Amino acid sequence: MSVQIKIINKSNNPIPAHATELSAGVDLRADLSQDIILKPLERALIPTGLYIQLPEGFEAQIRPRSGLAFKHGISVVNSPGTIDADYRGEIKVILVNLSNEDYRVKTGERICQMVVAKHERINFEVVETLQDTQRGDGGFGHTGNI
Ligand SMILES: O=c1ccn([C@H]2C[C@H](O)[C@@H](COP(=O)(O)OP(=O)(O)OP(=O)(O)O)O2)c(=O)[nH]1
Repeated sequence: MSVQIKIINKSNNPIPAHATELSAGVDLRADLSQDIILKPLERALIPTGLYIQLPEGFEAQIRPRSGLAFKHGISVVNSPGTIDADYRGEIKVILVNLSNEDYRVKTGERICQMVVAKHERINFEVVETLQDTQRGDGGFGHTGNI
């Protein structure tokens, strides 16, 4: 699908693109005028320089990159962040450092991935009872650990 994108870029980052033929997401890059140091457990709102216009019925999800998470403990606080189809502001990413060492976020670095997904719009219909199921209200581990 085609998505309109506006780029206001301090760092000359390329247009996001799928890395392989079947990648679900596109990596987004930090658009910074100077590097940011994230101390252990510190978080920061990182600009991307990207503005998108999604079609009605679609959202974009901001998710961590597994390599950064595994190697450096860098994650996205509100994962998956939601970009609404009516949002016209800059896409920003709330990164957190979950490691015990400082992490330097460099401009142009790939900090997260963005996946575009369809969603429904809900009208709640208020009822007195819900249909019975085998699970009922069992959850939170009620089927055991194994
Ligand atoms: O990781 C994120 C999450 C959200 N947004 C932008 C796009 C989204 O459409 C808007 C609002 O996001 P959300 O609904 O999560 O924020 P909120 O805290 O509920 O704020 P609001 O009251 O403005 O909706 O902020 C981002 O740029 N990055």
